[in-house]
Amino acid sequence: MTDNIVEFKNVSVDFTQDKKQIKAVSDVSFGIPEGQIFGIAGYSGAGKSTLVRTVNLLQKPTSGEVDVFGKPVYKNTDGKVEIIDEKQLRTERRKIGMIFQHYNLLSQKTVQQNVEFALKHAGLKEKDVAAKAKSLLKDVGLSDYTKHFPAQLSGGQQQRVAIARALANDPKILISDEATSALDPENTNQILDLLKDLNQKRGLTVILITHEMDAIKRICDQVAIMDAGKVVDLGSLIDVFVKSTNPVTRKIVGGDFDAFSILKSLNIDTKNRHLVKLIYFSQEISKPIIIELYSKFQIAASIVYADIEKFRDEAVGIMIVDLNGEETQRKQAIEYLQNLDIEVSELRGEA
Ligand SMILES: Nc1ncnc2c1ncn2[C@@H]1O[C@H](COP(=O)(O)OP(=O)(O)OP(=O)(O)O)[C@@H](O)[C@H]1O
Repeated sequence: MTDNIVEFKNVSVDFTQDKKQIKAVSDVSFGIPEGQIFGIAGYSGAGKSTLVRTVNLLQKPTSGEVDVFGKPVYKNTDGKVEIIDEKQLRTERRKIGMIFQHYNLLSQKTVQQNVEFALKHAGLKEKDVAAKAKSLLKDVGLSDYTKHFPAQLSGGQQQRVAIARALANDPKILISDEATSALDPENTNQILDLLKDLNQKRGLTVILITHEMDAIKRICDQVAIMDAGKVVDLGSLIDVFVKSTNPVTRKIVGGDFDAFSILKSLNIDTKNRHLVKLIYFSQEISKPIIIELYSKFQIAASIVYADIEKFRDEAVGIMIVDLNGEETQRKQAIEYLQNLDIEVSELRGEA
């Protein structure tokens, strides 16, 4: 048994265009745990949408298998990918909601009617349809806008309607494909916070496809980085954004935690110095470590570089310091820092 709500197993998707073969997704295997907000990030054309479209049956893989809700939706039999029990899958598909960059609302219908439209096949009585749409619109903060038409709403509000509509059939998974890409930073953050709220209150698993790293950093539990059809990195935000040394990841996630390139950009050489990189988390941020290194070990630490970033609710600091003092004292200082749960790595070599 697995707790993964989605499992990709050696999934590849090829397209043929102008007689040329495009490997949009290439041998991808990983799982998305139930109840998480899982980010899939990468440049445009990396294969993010194509991969995720296999989850809700919009794209059949060329090879490999995909399990959703613990059951295969595509199965590889004798080298042929088959859709399993199509009728049942239609029902399963309703448990997957989707929002896009373009809200695709019906312009002639009110906000309330747009949501009611998605409840057409839910088997509810008319008055229950109206009540459910109203309650969904309340959940997305649009109680005062039920009678408005889409054109009377801001982009952020229209995306909220799209979210209410996507939730109409009580999905267990919500796929957000670049849903905030057309919004300004304030509306982007509001929509992301709404997704986080829905994730927490409803236990909704959210798959967030985006090229915006700030979106990932704000709400995701885990992130997969895709490049040229492959998953090149996967893990917690700290693993990927802070600790990964994968050159493709570093390029995509930005925010340079790679000490040597920081030093290079600052024209600082590492010869004849005792440089260490410190990575520390919220609980250590207010500790006066530089003063303590001096008072306890007579190590004069000069700060070469310092930065602080926020990942979800966790602040992460990075500092590169030059430890000036006796070798024995330096070793003790490093041990002392490690005991504080600060990650210490000594930097050797030239910048
Ligand atoms: N239906 C299709 N026919 C031919 N090629 C396609 C098709 N859909 C996607 N592709 C190609 O597959 C590759 C991956 O596209 P995909 O849309 O999955 O990338 P993406 O990472 O989601 O980027 P974007 O954010 O730009 O959509 C691209 O080269 C794209 O041109």
